[in-house]
Amino acid sequence: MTDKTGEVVLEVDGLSKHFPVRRKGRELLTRKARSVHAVDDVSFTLRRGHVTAMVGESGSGKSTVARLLAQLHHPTSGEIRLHGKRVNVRGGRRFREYVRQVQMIFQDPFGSLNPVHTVRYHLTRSLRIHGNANGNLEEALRELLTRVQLTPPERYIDKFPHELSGGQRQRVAIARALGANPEALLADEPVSMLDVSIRLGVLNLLRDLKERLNLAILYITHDIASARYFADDTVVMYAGWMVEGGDSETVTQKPAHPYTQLLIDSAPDPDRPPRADEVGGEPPSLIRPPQGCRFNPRCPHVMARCKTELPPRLEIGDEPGHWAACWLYADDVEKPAAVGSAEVAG
Ligand SMILES: Nc1ncnc2c1ncn2[C@@H]1O[C@H](COP(=O)(O)OP(=O)(O)OP(=O)(O)O)[C@@H](O)[C@H]1O
Repeated sequence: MTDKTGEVVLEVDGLSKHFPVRRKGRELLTRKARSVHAVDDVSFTLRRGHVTAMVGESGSGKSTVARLLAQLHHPTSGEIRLHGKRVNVRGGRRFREYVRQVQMIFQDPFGSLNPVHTVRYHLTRSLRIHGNANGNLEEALRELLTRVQLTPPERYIDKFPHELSGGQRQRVAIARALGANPEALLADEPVSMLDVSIRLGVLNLLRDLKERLNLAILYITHDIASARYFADDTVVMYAGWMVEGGDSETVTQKPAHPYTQLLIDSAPDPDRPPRADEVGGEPPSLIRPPQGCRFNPRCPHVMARCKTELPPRLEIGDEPGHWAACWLYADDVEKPAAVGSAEVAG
């Protein structure tokens, strides 16, 4: 790794995205416009040589964050800075540089590769679009395939997507992203559509690329166990909000926010008995999200304040950088026993 490891590549600051809801029936007669609060006030950083996992259940806003970072959506508010510089003009030089440096890998490698084109076409196009095909093209193509461990390259270069397995297709999608010579990868559930037996291989490849190319990686997943294995830092999303963050070992082994505890408890583990304060219920409507903490209708530790005031990020215990947006960690609150014993076995 170079000495730039740890350098901030992307800063996300107070990012929100609200999608307008189409009015129907009687709503057409009113002026009131409603919207889905998909992402609200999300802030985090991506650093060189680091994987940051964003964990949360379906609908918590993870993909919307990735799409905002990939410039596929325009934010409602907040900003994204690449090396400290904001991108505000679409199509300008700075925007083109941003979309080269920040590459996205989608969940479905079948959908993201064009079935009528070969691996050669996909990779050549990426190299050309991003101005990286100036030297020996054949050599550059071989190098890309070797980087994603599709070797020998000549076995794969002229194949069509349907001639490859799911794992091989995802490796081609990763090679295509690398063709841009990026600094950051946004990996949105990159292994969830792959066979369980090959998931680890693809995650190990991403980790290897992080180390060899000093990439900043955002790893989006609903599987908190994989975050512990694969990511340096983890942030947890609930109903469009970030509720907890810190280094992955701490967040997964000593979860502080009641929602993170729920996520860990609901991951299948036959050896672990159910907790006494097991949480039920469903995520809230994002059109009319609950006041105060969005988790309050499901929280076993809910207090009056949680229903009216939004909790700020509060530091937890001795682990530097570990925080939870939860009133339980305010100085003036006596902690319930279940929160104090949040440490997870294993
Ligand atoms: N283009 C859109 N228009 C309207 N609502 C949207 C749009 N995209 C996402 N949403 C809504 O925003 C919320 C967050 O969706 P998002 O896909 O970001 O969640 P997610 O955590 O990635 O879920 P999943 O894991 O199922 O993809 C959901 O309620 C979703 O229905």
